[in-house]
Amino acid sequence: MKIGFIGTGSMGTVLIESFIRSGALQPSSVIASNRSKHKADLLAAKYPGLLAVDSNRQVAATCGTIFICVRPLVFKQVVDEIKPYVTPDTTVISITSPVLLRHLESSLPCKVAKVIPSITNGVLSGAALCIYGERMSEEDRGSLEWLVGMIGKPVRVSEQHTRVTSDISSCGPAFLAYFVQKLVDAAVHVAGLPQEEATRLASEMVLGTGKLLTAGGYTPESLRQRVAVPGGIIEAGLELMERELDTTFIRLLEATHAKYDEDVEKVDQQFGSGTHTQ
Ligand SMILES: NC(=O)C1=CN([C@@H]2O[C@H](COP(=O)(O)OP(=O)(O)OC[C@H]3O[C@@H](n4cnc5c(N)ncnc54)[C@H](OP(=O)(O)O)[C@@H]3O)[C@@H](O)[C@H]2O)C=CC1
Ligand SMILES: O=C(O)[C@@H]1CCC=N1
Repeated sequence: MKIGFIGTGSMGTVLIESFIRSGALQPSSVIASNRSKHKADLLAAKYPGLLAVDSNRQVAATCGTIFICVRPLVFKQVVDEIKPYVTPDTTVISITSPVLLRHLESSLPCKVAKVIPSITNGVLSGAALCIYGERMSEEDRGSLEWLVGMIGKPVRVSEQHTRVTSDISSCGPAFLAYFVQKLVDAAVHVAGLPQEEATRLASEMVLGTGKLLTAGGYTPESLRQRVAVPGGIIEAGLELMERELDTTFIRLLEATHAKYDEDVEKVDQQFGSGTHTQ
């Protein structure tokens, strides 16, 4: 069965390349379209057998499973384009959270799901959030999770929790990278450590900490307690973070939720669905 990708920007490309690199898909199973076709052509040149086509309609007419990898406000246009070409057996997958299942189910006569990937899937790691529409049978869900499981950990979430789970798994890499960048800048500023050395150390630290929190049997709290000796240096640093950052993360998630609400409202208007309820 052919798998289609509409939109080969940053995430569409990560998905295609990861599926191919992991062995989940042969290039000859992949058909891709992109508004500026040269991006899809680049993938076709890099992966002989992969077919770059001129229109989204061609993807829809040929593929049983279609990942739509465009920005939220472009979905309506893409959905209208592909609608005449999908059948009840087709599965259409959105990779963006503000396009709700009900937008897709009310507009397309096929199975729909959302898979919210993460840049970490580019190194076959991290979670991929799976949210299913009612037309997806348990078998359909299992097949999709097999595919997604080749590039990350499929995690089923309710649509109601899509935003907050995506804040952690998809936005989290950017937030953590910001923390690393600030730590590196401080090391350069306070002690004159070469930036490259500080970056290498900080990156190894993040990798090791991730392992401790997954395979290493630690929770964030137990890890913190394990390394922060009472009255010691780490505790002095943690006390400052507690004072300075206490409400920062709540405000961070409030900011992402506010932007999400704005996007859902715009998508609602495009799909003519009235006020959103998620
Ligand atoms: N960035 C991330 O880490 C994550 C992103 N997402 C979601 O992925 C989606 C895409 O994000 P991202 O890849 O970063 O964005 P990009 O802007 O990099 O990619 C979007 C792509 O869609 C193409 N496009 C636009 N309109 C159409 C159209 N009508 N038909 C076909 N292709 C079209 C664009 O083409 P053109 O080259 O002409 O601009 C572009 O290549 C977003 O909805 C985002 O929410 C989900 C999880 C993580
Ligand atoms: O749609 C989403 O939730 C993702 C997370 C980061 C950007 N878009």
